[in-house]
Amino acid sequence: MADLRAEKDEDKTCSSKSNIILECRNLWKVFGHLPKQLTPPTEDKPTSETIEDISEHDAYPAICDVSLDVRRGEILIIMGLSGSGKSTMLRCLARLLEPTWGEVLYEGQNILDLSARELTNLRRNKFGMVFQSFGLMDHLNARDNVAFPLRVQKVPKAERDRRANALLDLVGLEDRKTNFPYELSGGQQQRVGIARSLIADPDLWFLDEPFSALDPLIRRQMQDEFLKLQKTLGKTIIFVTHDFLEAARLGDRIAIMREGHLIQIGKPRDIILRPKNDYIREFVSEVPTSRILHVSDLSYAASERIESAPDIHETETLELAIDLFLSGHERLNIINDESAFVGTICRDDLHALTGQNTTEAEPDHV
Ligand SMILES: Nc1ncnc2c1ncn2[C@@H]1O[C@H](COP(=O)(O)OP(=O)(O)OP(=O)(O)O)[C@@H](O)[C@H]1O
Repeated sequence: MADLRAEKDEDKTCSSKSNIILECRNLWKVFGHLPKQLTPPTEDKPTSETIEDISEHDAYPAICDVSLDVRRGEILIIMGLSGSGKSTMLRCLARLLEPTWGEVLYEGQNILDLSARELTNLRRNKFGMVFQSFGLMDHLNARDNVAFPLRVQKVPKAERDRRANALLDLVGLEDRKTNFPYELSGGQQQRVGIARSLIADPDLWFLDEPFSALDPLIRRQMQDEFLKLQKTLGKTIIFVTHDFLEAARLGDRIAIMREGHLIQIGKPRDIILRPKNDYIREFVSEVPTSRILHVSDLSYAASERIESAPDIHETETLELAIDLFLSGHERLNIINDESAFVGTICRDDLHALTGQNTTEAEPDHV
């Protein structure tokens, strides 16, 4: 009988020092009035005590002692419920907000030590940012909006137009280059914002709920395009969302926050298979696991290949396996990258795991 692989799928992504582009250590952001005598936790004073001390004053700890690293080339998702501290975290990592305590290291250097000028240079040359509100300039057309960061850098017009045109092509706005923001749909405006954030060829791309203002269909299209774009450009991305399905579709790893604390960080499937506590279990309980888990997430007894059964690749989602069962197959042969047979699954196995009915055909639409 198939079962979820308990110990499988340990995070194999290399997390050696050289592979880390950004890291934060013991990061805090306290809003409000924080008396000077209040200090960060020490060995003698735990985090919980510090939070109690802060709460006694007219102050609010939005980020509490968070440490994490971001690996070169990955999409790291920060998620959590409304008010959990996602945007504050992202802004502290880009130093758009000044953290209260802790360190933020970009390529090993603490960016909290940088002067205003050094910080501006870093943001201009290494960081790209996209926020929920598109933030376009109404009096500039799409091309000039995209080219604007280069204008600030005094790049000659021909060069900046060439680069803006190329990016507008990349985000699928080749025929909208001279349109003004009010002539563009929400999705198109967001693409202009995305193109603009890429014009300086950033190393690190910060995105705060970039698709949340879009309706579900456009949002899905934008996610697909975003993944294609990421494949082409290979950027390191920190992406905020409160939608787990979006996080699981886009993210290599997900960091889940609650009330300013980082509760769990890991691959989407790890979080579903091994939630760290009841909060995370509850958090992912509504997630359609069959769309996220793969056939390889099942452990199956080695058995004989069944000639009459169809093959399914181990990297396919369980959703496809369910479709095959719904179309009448009793068993499926699992194959690997070399097309070698590795085991079989039957419909009862999946039913037990996902709770989805795999025996009845779906009713026809009327
Ligand atoms: N400038 C501020 N002053 C005081 N409190 C703030 C400030 N900005 C944010 N907060 C508080 O910090 C907490 C975290 O806010 P944040 O915007 O980071 O949450 P979020 O997870 O991004 O929420 P959402 O999904 O609703 O955007 C919230 O309780 C918020 O009220």
